[in-house]
Amino acid sequence: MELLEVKNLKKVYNTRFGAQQYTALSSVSFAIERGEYVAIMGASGSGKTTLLNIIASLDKPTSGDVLLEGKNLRQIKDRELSAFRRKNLGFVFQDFNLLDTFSIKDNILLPLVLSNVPYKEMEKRLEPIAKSLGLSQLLPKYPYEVSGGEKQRAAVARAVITQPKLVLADEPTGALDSKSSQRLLDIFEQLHDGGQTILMVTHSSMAASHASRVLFIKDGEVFSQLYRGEESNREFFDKIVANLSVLSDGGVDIG
Ligand SMILES: Nc1ncnc2c1ncn2[C@@H]1O[C@H](COP(=O)(O)OP(=O)(O)OP(=O)(O)O)[C@@H](O)[C@H]1O
Repeated sequence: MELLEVKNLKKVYNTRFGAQQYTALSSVSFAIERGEYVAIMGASGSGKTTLLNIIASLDKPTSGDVLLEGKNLRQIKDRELSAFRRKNLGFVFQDFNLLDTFSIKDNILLPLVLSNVPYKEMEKRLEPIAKSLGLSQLLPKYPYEVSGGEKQRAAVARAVITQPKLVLADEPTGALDSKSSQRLLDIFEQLHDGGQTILMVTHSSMAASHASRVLFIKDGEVFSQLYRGEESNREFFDKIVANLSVLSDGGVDIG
């Protein structure tokens, strides 16, 4: 069974006062296997964040279904949704979403605190994660005392400390300089090598070239997809760039 199945997702937004409707997703279908690292690309406004929010159960589709390990998100009661998210999903956002009044350590531990995990177990999980993400020395600091790259690494630690089935990342390198972006992508690759399933929305061909598959969204649908196969990051990057130019040419391959 696939880890994630997205079936005929449609999302129509009603603008204020319901005067107009806007179809952000018309019919999106795809599946993700356990252990895959998938990037989603598409022009600004093509519905990538809408899609991620629905998969994250932060928003509801107009029609269509999302299944995680065969469980349809529609079956989950509203009051159980946040516990479901905490148990199954890890989130990494462009703007880090750390709490300013919490230390880096407390930010990372927060999802475990909310799930009533015993303190000893929290400490046990924190140590190897902090070490592998280069955060050990930064744990007592506060978000305003660390760099953007360090904040994002803390956000990754917070996302994976619950051992989620799926990590969802929305433009995780969007606010980072090139060196910090590279380090973050290396970390995602390490997580992927360790078996973590990752779904990442990105505008960056460089970021997408680290994934094992790239889905291209256009006009509210999956327009095409590329598998890495045996290609190097560089070869895959060139293919992604070529595919993006086909996408922006209106889908007509004139080559
Ligand atoms: N709450 C909303 N109400 C009405 N329209 C919305 C709402 N949220 C998003 N949209 C519209 O839906 C479309 C898709 O938005 P979405 O944020 O999913 O795109 P995106 O591909 O993530 O864009 P970007 O790459 O710029 O972040 C856009 O045209 C946007 O204006």
